[in-house]
Amino acid sequence: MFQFEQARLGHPGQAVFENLTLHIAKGEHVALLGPSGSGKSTLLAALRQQQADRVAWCPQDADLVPMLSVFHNIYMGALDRQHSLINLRNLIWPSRHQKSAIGEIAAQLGLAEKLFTSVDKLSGGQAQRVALGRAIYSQRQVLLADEPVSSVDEHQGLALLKKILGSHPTAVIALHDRSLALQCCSRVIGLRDGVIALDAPCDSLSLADLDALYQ
Ligand SMILES: Nc1ncnc2c1ncn2[C@@H]1O[C@H](COP(=O)(O)OP(=O)(O)OP(=O)(O)O)[C@@H](O)[C@H]1O
Repeated sequence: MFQFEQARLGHPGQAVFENLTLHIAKGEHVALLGPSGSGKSTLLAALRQQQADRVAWCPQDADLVPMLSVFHNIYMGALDRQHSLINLRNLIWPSRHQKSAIGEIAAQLGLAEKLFTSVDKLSGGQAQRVALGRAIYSQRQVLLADEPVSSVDEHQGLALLKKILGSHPTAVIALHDRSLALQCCSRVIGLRDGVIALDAPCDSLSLADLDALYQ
């Protein structure tokens, strides 16, 4: 599904990965771990470029439109499924069907009461859940998410991650919480200073193995 062979990845004027070889197969749920600045977001962006049409994208800043409601922000996950005139109509006068489909996702994420509240009136954790709702509604095969549950408590984070992984057969998720990574994913890729310092199935790893990445 994703493949890099001795790739050089980074930003204009700054290479983050000088020589990256990495394969990610369909059906894998990968946790990307590593200290701040190790290259997780850079790698996610490069993965997105490889499969732009198949990816549900959940960036760190959630990328929501603050003045628009939860309903509208979730709806925008699937603009490409309809003609733009139908989208325009649904955004102005949501149909009963759209309200029900998106309302159901919002309810699963604990946002039923906020369906027509604008995102700028939500907490950070609620906004993160809207971004996850948009990813679920997009019905894309692959989820790429950057710290998607960093603003919710650990218990809620576990439930949300399980839900979102349940709706995406393949996923790569940058996480800071090592315990969540081991509980929810099938493989850990650990980054350190732009190289892969660890790449192993979750069931072969302990929290102590992951701690070593940060020392
Ligand atoms: N837009 C940019 N232009 C230039 N350099 C960048 C840009 N974004 C990130 N970098 C640099 O690339 C390196 C990797 O950053 P990246 O954001 O991928 O790390 P990260 O592991 O996701 O960090 P964090 O956990 O803090 O989000 C860092 O040295 C950072 O300063």
